[in-house]
Amino acid sequence: MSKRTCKVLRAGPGAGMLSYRTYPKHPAQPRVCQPQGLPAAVRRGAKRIYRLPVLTAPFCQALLQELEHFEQSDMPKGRPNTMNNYGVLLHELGLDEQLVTPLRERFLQPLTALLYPDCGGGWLDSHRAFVVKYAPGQDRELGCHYDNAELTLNVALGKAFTGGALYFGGLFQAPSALARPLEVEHVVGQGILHRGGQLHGARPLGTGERWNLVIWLRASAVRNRLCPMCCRKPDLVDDEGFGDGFTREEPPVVDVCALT
Ligand SMILES: O=C(O)CCC(=O)C(=O)O
Ligand SMILES: [Fe+2]
Repeated sequence: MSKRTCKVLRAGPGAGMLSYRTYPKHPAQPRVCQPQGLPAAVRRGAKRIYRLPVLTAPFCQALLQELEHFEQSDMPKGRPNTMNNYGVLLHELGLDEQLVTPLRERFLQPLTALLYPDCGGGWLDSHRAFVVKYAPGQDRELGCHYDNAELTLNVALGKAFTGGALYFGGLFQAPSALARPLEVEHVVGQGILHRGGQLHGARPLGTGERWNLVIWLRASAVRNRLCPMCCRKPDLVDDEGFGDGFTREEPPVVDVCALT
């Protein structure tokens, strides 16, 4: 099964680049999310945003060094997404298969299967992973948006900075989705897990530099039915790598016994 991109998201060069939609864009489409199999206290968190330890501080430092080497090199570089101008795509560093896939399969999926069974948490089969960078004279904040992902993990890597907190509203389809947003501070090595359809953004950076690893987690079983960005049945075109995480079942090849 090869990976595919929904045609409506491919309006420009660079497949997978049009992965953001800013709010508001789509008709209301309320959905009820009721995860089962977890203690009631965990289920009650209305916004269903979780903080979890992901990377050690020394690993974050080593990764930052590697990212800076890459940034300073003259290797060809793509933009992490259509809203962030600065950062690195992890597959360009060769870290997708070595780092992100095992992280998704072994560490995240057992958790997301319990926390978000209604959002494909048990069926993650691809991702788009990148690091976003905020610094004086570069990007400083990120507008409110939702992700081209069923679920998103956002891990703070450092460095030293002030400001830049994340804020979260409700699902983008909800009428009052941005009422009373929840502010979440960054802690190096810790990840924030949230639903991709949840409105969020980043407050302006005060001082210093902020680098965060963002993994858009995708479940083809969910998005093949309904594209999370255009909210329609996806109209697919072939793409490279994971594409935008859609798949198309190839018609089965049936062996027949030729008797004639
Ligand atoms: O600035 C951040 O850490 C948030 C990034 C984000 O929301 C995204 O890339 O989808
Ligand atoms: Fe995002």
